[in-house]
Amino acid sequence: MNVLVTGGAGYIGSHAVQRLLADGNTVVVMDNLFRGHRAAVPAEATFVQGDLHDYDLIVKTLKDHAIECVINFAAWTYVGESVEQPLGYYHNNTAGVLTLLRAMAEAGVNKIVHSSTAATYGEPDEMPITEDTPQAPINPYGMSKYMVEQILRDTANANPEFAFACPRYFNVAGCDPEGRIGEDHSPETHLIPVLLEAATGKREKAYIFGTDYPTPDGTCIRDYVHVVDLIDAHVLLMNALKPGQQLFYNLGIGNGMSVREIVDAVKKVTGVDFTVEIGDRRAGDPPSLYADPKKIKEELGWEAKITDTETMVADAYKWFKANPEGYGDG
Ligand SMILES: O=c1ccn([C@@H]2O[C@H](COP(=O)(O)OP(=O)(O)O[C@H]3O[C@H](CO)[C@@H](O)[C@H](O)[C@H]3O)[C@@H](O)[C@H]2O)c(=O)[nH]1
Repeated sequence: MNVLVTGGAGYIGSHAVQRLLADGNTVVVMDNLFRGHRAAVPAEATFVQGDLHDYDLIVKTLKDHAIECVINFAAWTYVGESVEQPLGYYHNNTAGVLTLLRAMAEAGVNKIVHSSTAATYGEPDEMPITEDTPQAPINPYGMSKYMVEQILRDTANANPEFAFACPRYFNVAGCDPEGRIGEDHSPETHLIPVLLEAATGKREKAYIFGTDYPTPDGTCIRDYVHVVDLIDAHVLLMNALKPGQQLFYNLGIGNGMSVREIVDAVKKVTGVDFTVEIGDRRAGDPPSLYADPKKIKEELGWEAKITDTETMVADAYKWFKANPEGYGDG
C-alpha cells in the first residue's frame, strides 16, 4: 500500500515506518522535524519536510504519491505543557488534523489511522478501562485528541467512503529490539527514559512522583505496552479498514505496573543502583490507568506479545546505550 506517515520521524512514528517498509509498503514520511530526528527516517522512505498546517503541501504529497492511507502520529504530547499552552495543543493536535482531513478530502484519500490516547478517558472511576468507559479528558492534551475523535466520526458519518481507526494508547515503552531507532524526547519526562538517564549518569538522580497514592505500593500504576506490539496493531488496523468503518481500540497489555516496579526493572536490566528520591505528586497524574484490551483481541486478533517489563526496558536500553546523546540535531 502507498502510505503517508505524518509525524514519521518521532518515537512511535519511526517505528511504524520501519515496520511498514519491512512489510513492503511504499512509505512517504511527512514531519516538521520540530524535535530533530531526521536520522530516524530510513533512506527507503520518501521524506517531505512539512507539517499538518500546510494544506497545499499535503494535497500535493497525497496526489504525487497516490497515497491510499494516512497514519497520523504528528502531535504535541506533554500533558503538563498542554495545561500551560492550550492554544499550541489545540492548534497542532486538533486544527492540524482538521487541515490534514480537508487535504485528504481534496485528494480523495479516505483512510486514516489516527493516534489517540488513554488521556481521552480522564480519571475513570473503574479499572480496567474499556472502550465504553465514558471519555472525560482532564487536560487540553486529552481534549485536543478527544475533539479529533469527534471530527473523525462526523467526517465518516458524512462520507460513506471514509474510514478511520483511532487506537487509544496507554504508556508506550521499549524500542526496536535491534536497536536501530529509539526514544528521545526533549525535554525528557517519560518514566523509563528518565530512569535510563539516571542509570547512565546523564542525570544525577530520578524522582518518584508521589508514594501516597491508593495503590498497593503507593506509587502510580500504568499499562506499559511495547512500541513494536503497538505498531503491529496499527498495521492490522490499516489493512482491516473498510469504507464506512469507525474503529476505536484500547492498546495496552491489560496489566498495570507501579512506578516502583519500573524502577526495579530498570535497575535490574542496567545493573546500576542509581539514586531515586521520593518527590511530590505531579499535578494531573491519576493513581491508576490500565486497559481492558479485549475488544481488539476479539475483533482483530491483536494482543500484546511482549508483556514483560524487563524486555521493554532492555530494548529501550539498547538504543540508549549506543546513542547517549539521542539523535542530537540530526
Ligand atoms: O521522572 C518521573 C517521570 C514519571 N513518573 C511517574 O511515572 C508514571 C508514568 O509517567 P509518564 O512516563 O510521564 O507517562 P504518563 O504521564 O502516564 O503519560 C503517558 O500516558 C498517557 C496516557 O495514559 C499519554 O496520554 C501520555 O502522552 C503519555 O506520556 C506517572 O505515574 C508519573 O508520575 C515518575 O515518578 N518520575
